[in-house]
Amino acid sequence: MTGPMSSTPSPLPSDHRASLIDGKAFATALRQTIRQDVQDFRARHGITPGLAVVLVGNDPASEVYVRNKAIQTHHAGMRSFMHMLPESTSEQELLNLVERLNKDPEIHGILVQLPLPGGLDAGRVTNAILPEKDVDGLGVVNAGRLAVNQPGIVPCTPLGCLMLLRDQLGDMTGLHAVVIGCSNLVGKPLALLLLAEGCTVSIAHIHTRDTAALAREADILVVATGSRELVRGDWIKPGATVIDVGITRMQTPEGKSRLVGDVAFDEAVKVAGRITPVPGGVGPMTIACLLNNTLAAARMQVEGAGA
Ligand SMILES: Nc1nc(=O)c2c([nH]1)NC[C@@H]1CN(c3ccc(C(=O)N[C@@H](CCC(=O)O)C(=O)O)cc3)C=[N+]21
Repeated sequence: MTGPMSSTPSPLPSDHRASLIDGKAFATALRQTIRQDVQDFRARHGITPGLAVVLVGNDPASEVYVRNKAIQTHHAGMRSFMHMLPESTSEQELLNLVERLNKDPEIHGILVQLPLPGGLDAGRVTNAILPEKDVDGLGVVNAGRLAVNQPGIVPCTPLGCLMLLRDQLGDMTGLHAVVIGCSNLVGKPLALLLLAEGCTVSIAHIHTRDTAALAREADILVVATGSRELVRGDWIKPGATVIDVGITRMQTPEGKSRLVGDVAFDEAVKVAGRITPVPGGVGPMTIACLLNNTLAAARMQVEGAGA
């Protein structure tokens, strides 16, 4: 074989530009809907949904995210409870806090910001959260429910990606979706969601032999590796829908900071049919879906299963 595109000329005009999937606008609209639903919920039950966010240590990036989550939680009309713990916190202290939050009737959702400092077992802490308050959907109960198509709490980033794809494509039955990256946080749950949509799903990971060739088969290409600009223009089937989950902060030569994704955007935009930008794509959807999950958790706890 010669180069990937040498034998089949692209069917796209030379000045083709993918349309941008505006996650920021979608998230803003979703947060508006949630805000209204929160008001209705309060009117019916006299209860305000509450979200507890736990941050251990002082990673500056995590502090920004956590503060952002608190602000948006307030904007949506929900209560936010922040717990900032020192780096030196022991696993037992953290588990004790989770236990208190589990029992607190004012708190409907609990999120422990990841990654945790060394020495703290993220799995153990995540699984200590009651499944009905696990708004990240990362505990084994919610992960298992997703795997067997039972209703449960779906992790925020995969849910955000799914909402964008449904909005863009509608029925996805029979489409080939390729997910690059297979973390428990994003890749794996998203592959399960796409499977439930009727997609033929391939998952590429660190041991995959020819990820570029697999990617070129994708009608839907989702990239969640944390490896910046991994996916080049010639990895993309012309007209494909590309969802870029990666987000890496970079310094420009001028000393300014810039966010880049896992997809080489300037190349991809010439080939893809639609693509999420970074920033303004999946990131804002993640926080909106956290609010969505918190309201859903409150409904479930107050109104009962199936709410
Ligand atoms: N338990 C847990 N749950 C998480 O959901 C979780 C976590 N831990 N740890 C860290 C990651 C990261 N994350 C992001 C959320 C929003 C944006 C976001 O809004 N990004 C904006 C840009 C923000 C900026 O300018 O820095 C955008 O893409 O447009 C990004 C990343 C959630 N995370």
